[in-house]
Amino acid sequence: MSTFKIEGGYSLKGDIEPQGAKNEALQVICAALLTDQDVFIDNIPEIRDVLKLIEILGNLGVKTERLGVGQYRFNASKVNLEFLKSPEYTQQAIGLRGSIMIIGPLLARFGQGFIPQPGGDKIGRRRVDTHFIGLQKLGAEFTFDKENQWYLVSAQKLTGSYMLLDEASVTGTANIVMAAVLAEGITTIYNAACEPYLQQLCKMLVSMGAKISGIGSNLLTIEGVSSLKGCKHRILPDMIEVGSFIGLAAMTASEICIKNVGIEHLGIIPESFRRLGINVAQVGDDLLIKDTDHYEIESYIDGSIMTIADAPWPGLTPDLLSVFLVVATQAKGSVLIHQKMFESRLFFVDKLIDMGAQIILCDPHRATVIGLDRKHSLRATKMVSPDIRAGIALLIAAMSAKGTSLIDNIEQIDRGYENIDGRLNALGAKITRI
Ligand SMILES: CC(=O)N[C@H]1[C@@H](OP(=O)(O)OP(=O)(O)OC[C@H]2O[C@@H](n3ccc(=O)[nH]c3=O)[C@H](O)[C@@H]2O)O[C@H](CO)[C@@H](O)[C@@H]1O
Ligand SMILES: C=C(OP(=O)(O)O)C(=O)O
Repeated sequence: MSTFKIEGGYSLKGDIEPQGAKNEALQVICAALLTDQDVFIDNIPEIRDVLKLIEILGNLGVKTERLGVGQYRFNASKVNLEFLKSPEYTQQAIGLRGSIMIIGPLLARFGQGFIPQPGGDKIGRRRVDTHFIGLQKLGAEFTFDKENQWYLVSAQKLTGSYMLLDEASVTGTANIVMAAVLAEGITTIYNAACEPYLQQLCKMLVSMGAKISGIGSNLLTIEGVSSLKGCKHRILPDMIEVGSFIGLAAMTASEICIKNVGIEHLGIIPESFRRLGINVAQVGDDLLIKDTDHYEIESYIDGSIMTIADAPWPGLTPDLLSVFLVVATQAKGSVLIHQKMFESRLFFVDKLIDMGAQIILCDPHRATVIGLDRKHSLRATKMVSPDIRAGIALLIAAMSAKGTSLIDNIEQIDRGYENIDGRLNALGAKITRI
């Protein structure tokens, strides 16, 4: 277990570029399993979760070649399904959430798929029913091996069908789409998730020869084809990293230019930070965060306290609420942070309270933050990163705090943020990996 030692209280200055999007990378890498031809993917973030997935594909027999920084070639002309039965596979697959998205492609191309209970952040219940109900609608047989916690699907043939998903699951929609592109006939998925991650996956599949309409909406229509060809695909900038950097700039009273953010794919994120009073200026495809000495949270028009809540896209992503929460601690004014999707993602506020932040955890889903308006800094402390996004929020808190803080279990941060210490130190942060 590694630790970050953070000397806080320094403002940062300069330019920073977001990495490629983690959650898109996990989808599009799995899509390489859908063809026996070469798939070239560029702007892959070389972070723990993504590297683990690439390793799983490699062990399945997919030829994976690193052509340059973030550039990979995948060729799944030979896939060794026997690997799925090995203890090594179980060990690797439970290490991350994204591994579940190999199921759809394997089922579509080889008629079977197995996955152990996938891992990922421990941020509440993370059911996978939507995935398997959708695959069953396409004609797959589904078994859950309770004793070993294995999910198994198989099918002689997949047939398109209409389905109304019980929830707009991000990885669930990706899995169903990847199975449906090779099913016979037409599949209609209503209440589909439509995050940029999924839009990108669908665009990539179309470039491979799939027939998908409704991309970007919650109603996808897929006309199955008999095979897919290779393609070249570039991953979008990571919108969660962009949001994390906006929050970091505000909290540390810094002026930062976030370069090449892919503004048209950020949805409501910049505007949500503006509602916290942060000056987020658009300059071409860059975001300039400035005048951060003071920021004041808006109230609703009727004067009542604002709520920042997550919602399926195009609502605000749940993956940024921890950052919104920490940023609010130094704002002027109050805000209710409502994490609707996950019930165990707000417990890290205890640490912020220890550091001097004014927060009331109302229940597992809601926390009220009363901003300090920089009347005093947070106090440095020792903490543990419980999950990837709480981890970055605690890092931001530590960077703004007076004194030296320690964050243990930073592997959680490394799961999603590439060389975060090196990149922030280049802007003037004082973070040491020990
Ligand atoms: C690898 C990956 O891509 N992980 C992301 C993916 O996880 P993942 O695909 O696992 O998350 P899901 O979209 O399936 O669901 C997330 C949570 O929200 C709940 N839910 C979901 C949809 C809905 O309409 N109503 C609802 O309540 C689910 O019950 C679950 O508790 O999407 C999540 C939601 O954006 C993100 O936090 C994760 O970072
Ligand atoms: C929750 C997240 O990741 P995962 O779904 O991989 O656990 C996240 O990226 O914030």
